[in-house]
Amino acid sequence: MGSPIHITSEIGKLESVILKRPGHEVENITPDTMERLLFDDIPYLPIAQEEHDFFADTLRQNGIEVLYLEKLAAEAVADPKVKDQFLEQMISESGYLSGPIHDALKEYLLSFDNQDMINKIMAGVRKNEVNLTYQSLQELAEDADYPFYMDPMPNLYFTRDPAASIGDGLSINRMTFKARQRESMFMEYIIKYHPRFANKGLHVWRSRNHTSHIEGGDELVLSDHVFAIGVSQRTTANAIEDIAKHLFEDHKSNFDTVIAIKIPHNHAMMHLDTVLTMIDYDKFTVHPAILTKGGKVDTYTLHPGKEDGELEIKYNDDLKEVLKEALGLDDLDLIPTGNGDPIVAAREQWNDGSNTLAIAPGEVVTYDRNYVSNDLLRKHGILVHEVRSSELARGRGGPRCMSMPIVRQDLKK
Ligand SMILES: NC(=O)NCCC[C@H](N)C(=O)O
Repeated sequence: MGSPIHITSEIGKLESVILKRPGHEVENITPDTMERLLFDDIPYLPIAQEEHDFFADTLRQNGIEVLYLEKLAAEAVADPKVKDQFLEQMISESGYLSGPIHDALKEYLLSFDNQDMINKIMAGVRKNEVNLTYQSLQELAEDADYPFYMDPMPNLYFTRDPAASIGDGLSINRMTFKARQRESMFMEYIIKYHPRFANKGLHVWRSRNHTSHIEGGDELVLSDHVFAIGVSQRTTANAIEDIAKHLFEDHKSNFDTVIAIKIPHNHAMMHLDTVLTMIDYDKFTVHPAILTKGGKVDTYTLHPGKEDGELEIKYNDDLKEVLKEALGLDDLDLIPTGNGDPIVAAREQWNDGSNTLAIAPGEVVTYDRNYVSNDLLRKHGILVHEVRSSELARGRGGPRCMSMPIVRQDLKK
C-alpha cells in the first residue's frame, strides 16, 4: 500500500476523496446568522443531501473511493484518551476553557456514541439541550438571547478548505473566519489518530497552529513540483511564504516552485479555485473578471533562495506565460467561464462555474446549472459529468470545494 495521501497533480486519475454529507448543521443556519456563517441562503436539507448523494454516486461510478469526514472523525477518536483530548480542545475552541458550561457540554457530548457525538458537534449544540448546574456571568450578561452554546459548522461539506493534500502530505489550515476555524481540528485528529493515516510518514507542511491564514480552495497542486496558491480573502501572503519555505526545506518534498496568484478579495471569489481550475494537461478554466482588460493578473513565482530559508521571488503579470513556463508547455488553453459574456460569466461564476473537479485529465465534475460554461468545456474537448446543484450552490462552493482528494494516480511523463 502506498502513502495514504498522494497528490502530485490537479488532474491525475482520482482514486480516493474525502466528502462530508450535509447534515443538521445546515438546518441550524438562520437569517440572523447566515452572513456570519458564510451562507447566502438556507439550503433545504433533504434536497441538499439528495444532491450530495448524487455527487458521491457520480464519483463512485467513476471508480473513486468516497470516504466521509464525519465517519473518519468518529473512528479517529475511538481511543477514550484521544476522545477526551479532542473534546477538551473542541469545547475550549468553542469558547469554554473551563467552568460550568464547559463541564455541562462535556457531560452532554459524552452521553452520545462516538458517531453521534461527532455529528452533534458538527450540527451545533443549542442551549436548551444542556443542563447547567448554575449559570455563569458570561451566560447571563453577555449572551442571554443567543440560542447556541456551540455554533453549527455548516461549511463542513466544503471539505476542500480546512486541509489540502500536497504530495505525500498536507496542510492543515488555520482558516480566516471564526465560522470555519474549528473545522480543521477534525483533520488534525484524523491524520494523527486514524489507523489509515497515523504513523504513515505523512508530512504536515503547515499545521493549524498559526495566526496567519490559509485555505484549501486557494491551494492547487499543478504538477509534482509546482504548487499554485491564491493571495486572496482567505490566504495571506505571509502564510504563503511560510508554506513555501516548508515545502522547499530539506528536500522532503519534490516542490521547487510556488506560484502566488493575486485575486480580488471578495465573497464571490473567496478562493483561487472559484476563479481558476486546472482540467487537463494544458487546459484551465478562468473567470475573466480576475484579468485586467489586457488579460493580466499579478503573479509571484517563488523558488528556494541561495541561503537556507530564503525565497527568490519573481513578478510577472502574464498568467498564461507563467503557467506555460512552470508546466513546460508550448501552449495553454485558458477557457473563460460563461464564454466571456459579462452577464453569463458573472452569473455562472457566482454559482461556481469555474469550480470544476478534475477526476482524470480532460474529465471533470461540474454543477448542471452552469450550462454555458459546461457546453464550452465540451467544445474544448473536455468530458463533463454534471451534478445537481439547486441547494448545494447556496453555500457558494462547487464540486472542487466539496471534495478533498487524497490519492490521485501520477501523470505519465
Ligand atoms: N473552495 C471553495 O471555494 N470553497 C467554498 C467555501 C464556501 C463557504 N461558504 C465559505 O465561504 O467558506
